[in-house]
Amino acid sequence: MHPMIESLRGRLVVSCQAYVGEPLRHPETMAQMALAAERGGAAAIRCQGLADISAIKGQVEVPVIGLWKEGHEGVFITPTLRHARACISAGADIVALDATSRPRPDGLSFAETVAALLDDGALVMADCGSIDDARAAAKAGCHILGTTLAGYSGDRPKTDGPDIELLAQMVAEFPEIPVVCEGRIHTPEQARAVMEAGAWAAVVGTAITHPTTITTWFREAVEN
Ligand SMILES: CC(=O)N[C@H](C=O)[C@@H](O)[C@H](O)[C@H](O)COP(=O)(O)O
Repeated sequence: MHPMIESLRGRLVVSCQAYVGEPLRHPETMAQMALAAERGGAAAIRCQGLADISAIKGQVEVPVIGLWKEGHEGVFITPTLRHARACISAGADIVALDATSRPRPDGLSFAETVAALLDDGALVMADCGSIDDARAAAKAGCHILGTTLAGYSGDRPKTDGPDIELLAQMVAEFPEIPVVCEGRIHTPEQARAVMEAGAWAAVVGTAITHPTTITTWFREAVEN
C-alpha cells in the first residue's frame, strides 16, 4: 500500500470545486477554501482544473487528488490520457478519472488509459458509477475505487444521500483495494454511516465547499 493512500484510511477528504460561471470559481479562492478545509482536518483535497490543482498544491501540505473536467456529457472527469497527465504535471499527487466504459474522446479505453498512467508511476483513483466500473478499475490496477459517479452515469439511481448499497458491494468484492465513498454525503451522520459500511475514506464536496447549494438547503427550510 502506498503511504499516501494509507494516510487516507479512516479519514475525511474534502472536494473543493467551483463550477463554470460561479462566483467562487477562481484558483486563489479554491486554494483558500482548501487551506480552510485542511485546518479543519481534511486528510486530502480533491480539486478540479489545472490552475486550481497548482494553486491548491502551493498552499496545502496534505495530498491533492486532481481531476480535470471538460464538458458535461458522457465522459467529462479527466476524459483523456492527456488530461490525466496534465493533472499530474500541475501537481496532483493522485489523479482521478472517469472509470465508466463509455467512449472516451481520445479513443483509448479506460484500461489503456490506466495502463499508461501506471507506466508513468502515477497513483490513480477510479470514479465509478457501477459495480461493473469498479470491476474494470480493479482489473486495470487502480489504487483507489470511488463511488463518485453513482447516480450520474445512468447505471444507478441517484440516491438522496450517498449510494451505500454500491459502496458496500464494492467493499465486499474488493477488500484489498481502498474504496472511497464520494457523492451526496451531506451530513456528518451520513459520513459516519459510509465509514461504518467499510469506506476507506469519505469525500465531501458540496456540503462543505459549495455555499450556493448549502444556502438553498437553508432557504428551503426557512421558506417552506
Ligand atoms: C458527478 C461529479 O461530477 N462529481 C464531481 C467530482 O469530482 C463533483 O462535482 C462533486 O462535488 C464531488 O464528487 C463530491 O460530491 P458532493 O459534492 O456530492 O459531496
